[in-house]
Amino acid sequence: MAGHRHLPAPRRREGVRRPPGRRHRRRGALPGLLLRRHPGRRPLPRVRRPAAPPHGGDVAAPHPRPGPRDPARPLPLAGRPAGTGDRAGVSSGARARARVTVSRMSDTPTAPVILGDRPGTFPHGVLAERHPAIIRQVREAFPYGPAQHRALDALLAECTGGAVEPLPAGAHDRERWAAWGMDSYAGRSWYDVPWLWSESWFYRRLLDAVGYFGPGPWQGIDPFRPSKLAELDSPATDEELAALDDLAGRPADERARALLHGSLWGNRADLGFRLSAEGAERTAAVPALVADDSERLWTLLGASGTGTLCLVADNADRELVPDLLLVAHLLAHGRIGRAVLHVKPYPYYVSDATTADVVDAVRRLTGAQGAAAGYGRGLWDALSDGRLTLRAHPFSCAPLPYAEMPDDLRADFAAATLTVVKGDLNYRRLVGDRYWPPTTPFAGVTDYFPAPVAALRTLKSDVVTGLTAATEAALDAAEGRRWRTAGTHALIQVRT
Ligand SMILES: O=P(O)(O)OC[C@@]1(O)O[C@H](CO)[C@@H](O)[C@@H]1O
Repeated sequence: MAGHRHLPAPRRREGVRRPPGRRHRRRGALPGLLLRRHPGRRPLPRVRRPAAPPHGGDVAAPHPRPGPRDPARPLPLAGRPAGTGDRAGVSSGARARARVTVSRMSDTPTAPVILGDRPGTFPHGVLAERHPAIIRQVREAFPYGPAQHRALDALLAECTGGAVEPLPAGAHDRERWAAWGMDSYAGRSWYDVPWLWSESWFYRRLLDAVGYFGPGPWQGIDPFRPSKLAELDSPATDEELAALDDLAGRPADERARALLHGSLWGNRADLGFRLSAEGAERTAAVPALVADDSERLWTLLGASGTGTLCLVADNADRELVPDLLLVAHLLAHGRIGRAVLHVKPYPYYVSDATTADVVDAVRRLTGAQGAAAGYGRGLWDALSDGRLTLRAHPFSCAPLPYAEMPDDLRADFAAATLTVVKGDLNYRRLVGDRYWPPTTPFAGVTDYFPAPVAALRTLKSDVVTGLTAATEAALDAAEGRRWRTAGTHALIQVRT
């Protein structure tokens, strides 16, 4: 884990590197997956940007270590039952894990945990506006009965104005959520607990309200499936898949780089994000990479053909499809011997990928015309012969940072040549959901991770690390705080 302290040098002029642009795509050099249907989005209309420094004070000011009242640390650990093991998706050695996290990160000063308690901040807007909008969307997606409507009403009241109510004694995952901090947060306002926690709690409770966990006729019915399918079946997806034909004649390395960027920018296709950004498809902000360690990533994915790639997936559909294309390419061209795709065990953050979404995506590819079908067949074969495996670990939906991952998941990542962590939420969990000064070294905040790790993410929340001072200054000067949350910028960061 040495040698990862280097961060990218300031970019030309304003310090921001631009991704491959339209000129190349018109020549057919890059797939439409990259940018064609992912124009910039304007700021979320109903989520106001913080005019003042967010919760926890000025991120540019000295950032104290969390004290006893830091809401993210003592509470989730306190009350975690001894011996709650990997079965529950929590570490069997919570105390040991905490020790490791603190000692390995001891040279990285910490920063305030993000809460949703300040009106006018992005997290507050998600709790107060995005979650009610999601409830409305889910209500309209299915002809639910009176029981579900009543439960959704109750959830709406609770998540906007009420307190955290613990799961009932009979809930199948009560023990797990207790270990994840539920009992400690019970009775507190949703706005006063870590934002990462209250968001995950929202999706757990939403699924409960629509009967997803059953028993009953709605058991296992994904409330987000209609919007996911619409996205997968959209003409935009057709167009993106057709662009693979243009790529077919290019050298393998060039294709690999194009597919990496397709996977990166595919992260803009986040249905929850779009719920708050209506009309954003029509705007044309210029996307840009704020950090780019891709050369280091390619060094890790050498030509031995024996390595294992763990890919921690984020959204389904127009993000998952390019993720799968990248995996298919790496397997087919001997850059890796195996891939493990981590998906969510249940619907989450509107469009996060589950096993069912992987099946839909692979079938979409095998049923497509041209080069896309070849990728689909390659994936199907890889799933069949075990070169590509799926993992739906409970911790993938945990309201905690990856620093608190359980031992079996840690072992998975430790065995990988490289773990690629996709998307904004996974980034928040990877580095810790805190108001880090953007120049905080990425290597420092990911030092606990048991093997090389890469983040591919468009910026959709306040959390960011690993930027140069010049890049941060250039972005602030050009856009204020907008660049942090608008989804118009992206990063590729690697810690070896
Ligand atoms: O993880 P993803 O799909 O890239 O983004 C998730 C997201 O839309 O949800 C959070 C707010 O609810 C933010 O972190 C981010 O904007």
